[in-house]
Amino acid sequence: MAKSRRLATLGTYLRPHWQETALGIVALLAVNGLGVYIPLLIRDCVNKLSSDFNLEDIFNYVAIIALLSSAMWLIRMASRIWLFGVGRQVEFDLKQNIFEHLLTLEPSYFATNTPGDLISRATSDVDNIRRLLGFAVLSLANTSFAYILTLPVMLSLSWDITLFSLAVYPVMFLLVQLFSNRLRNEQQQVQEKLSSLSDLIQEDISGIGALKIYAQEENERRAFADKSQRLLEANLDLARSRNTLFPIIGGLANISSLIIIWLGASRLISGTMSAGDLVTLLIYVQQLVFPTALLGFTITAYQRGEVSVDRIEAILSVQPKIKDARNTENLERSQVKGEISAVNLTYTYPGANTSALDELNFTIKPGEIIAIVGAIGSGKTTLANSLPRLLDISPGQLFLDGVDITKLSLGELRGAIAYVPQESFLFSTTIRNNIRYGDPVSEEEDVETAAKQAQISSEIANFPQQYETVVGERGITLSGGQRQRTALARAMLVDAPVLILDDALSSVDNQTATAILKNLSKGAQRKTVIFITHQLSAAASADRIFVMDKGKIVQTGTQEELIQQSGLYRTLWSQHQVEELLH
Ligand SMILES: Nc1ncnc2c1ncn2[C@@H]1O[C@H](COP(=O)(O)OP(=O)(O)OP(=O)(O)O)[C@@H](O)[C@H]1O
Repeated sequence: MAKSRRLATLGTYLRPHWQETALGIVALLAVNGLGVYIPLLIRDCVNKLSSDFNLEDIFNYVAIIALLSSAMWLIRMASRIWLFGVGRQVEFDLKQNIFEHLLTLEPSYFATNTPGDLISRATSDVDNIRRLLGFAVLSLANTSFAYILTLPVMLSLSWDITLFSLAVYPVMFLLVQLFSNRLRNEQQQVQEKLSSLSDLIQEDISGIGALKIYAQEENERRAFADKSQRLLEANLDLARSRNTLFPIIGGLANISSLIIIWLGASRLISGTMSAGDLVTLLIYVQQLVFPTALLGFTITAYQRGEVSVDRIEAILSVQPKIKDARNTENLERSQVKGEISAVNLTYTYPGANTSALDELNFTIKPGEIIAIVGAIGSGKTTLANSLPRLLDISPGQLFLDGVDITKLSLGELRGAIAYVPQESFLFSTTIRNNIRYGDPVSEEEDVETAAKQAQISSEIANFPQQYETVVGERGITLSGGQRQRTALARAMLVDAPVLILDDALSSVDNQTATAILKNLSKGAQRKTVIFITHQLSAAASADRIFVMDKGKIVQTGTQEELIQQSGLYRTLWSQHQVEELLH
């Protein structure tokens, strides 16, 4: 991104908080104004001391200086609260924007962008921008005001002493910048070593069974000691740099004070400079130490922030490919009958040479149960994903109740379809919350009915806290079949007119799978069901079976019709019967 655009982007981050930013900057102006004025009062006080000493005058000076210093301290505190607060606000806004934006993107985006990378952008990059807009704005404004207001007064007191004494400050600035790069690299090294050590701990704890069985304790202990040693070295390097830099800054500041004393003393003796002027110059020179040093850190914070702006904008500028059409057609969920048809449905994954779906044509009647069978990689999941538009399907190819799915709003389309994917994902919460994920306010009895339909209710009754049992990473571990039926119950609860099961009963025995399918075909409110499966005996109970091969539907018909025909289905069925015999 060009520098000017990057600055404009930073400006857009700040815009909603311009009032606090402005207040913070004005406060810094006031602080620096007082920072120039208070030493002038001290100068008058010192000059008075050496001429006509009057205790009452001195007391007045001390009182005013104490008052102004307290005001300065309070205003500085307010400026920090405002400006650092702006950094925190921007951090909050960015995290929210990134998360909301990610939710609009299609699953294919997440196949190429790993969670680790996205998390690092949403945390450390956002953190860099927080520092840039909080700390960097503060120190840039502070340094500018400090120099703009102090320098003319110092020059008016003595231009040559000022120039000589400040001659070491550019060295201080360059040194801080140099060290700040070094500190940044060392900080990064510490971070890397720490995450490598954490990965080892995490892997060893997750794989504790394998570790014990293969008696690898000694090797793992050595690996841990090695990584721990590297972390220690990185931490020591960082501590060394930190502890070298700050004394050097102090030393340089003292050199400039010495220059003032050395040059000023002779003028004091000759009477060409007052003691007050000398003291004031000494105070000013000390006051400029921090702004100068901070400027060095600011430049590094800016460089780091620049890279982070690019990395964050790279996420925010991705336009969702799958989104609502400009003029969507209405299809009330309660009115959906569940007819699905495809006209020359073709889909090719980006970068693939062959089509995963190759000119499919079919019509599925409302309430029909269709089993889709076929070899591995024949396009079954691709077909399942195309219906709720998890893939970017071209217009005019797929229709729900005769309406082109690309003309429907995504909310209405997906609301009409319940989908149980191959990998059933459970959240780390209670089994009840997992089942009602699609309808979080559903009644208790609806959750239980859905569990019954999915043939999981009797097992839930045996869980330690029944429906309140926490499952997932922080709870009990469910078997593959239990996970699948919990995910099925989740889909049953939303009561959508179309239900897609993508190999969703593979860990469930054939009898239970057939019982679930039979359940689905009962009742007046029959759903249209697309049942993708490798379990041919369960598929046999479907109204019709679609047989897929290399992205095409090569056969359709009932079980009876298909076993009469020569073709792929008969081959698959014979294999299936041999497997059944062998079991
Ligand atoms: N994200 C992707 N990018 C590129 N190619 C893909 C992607 N997903 C699937 N494919 C390819 O598309 C083809 C169809 O895959 P699909 O997952 O639809 O098959 P399937 O019939 O569901 O297989 P299985 O029975 O193993 O689930 C395969 O050749 C697969 O390698």
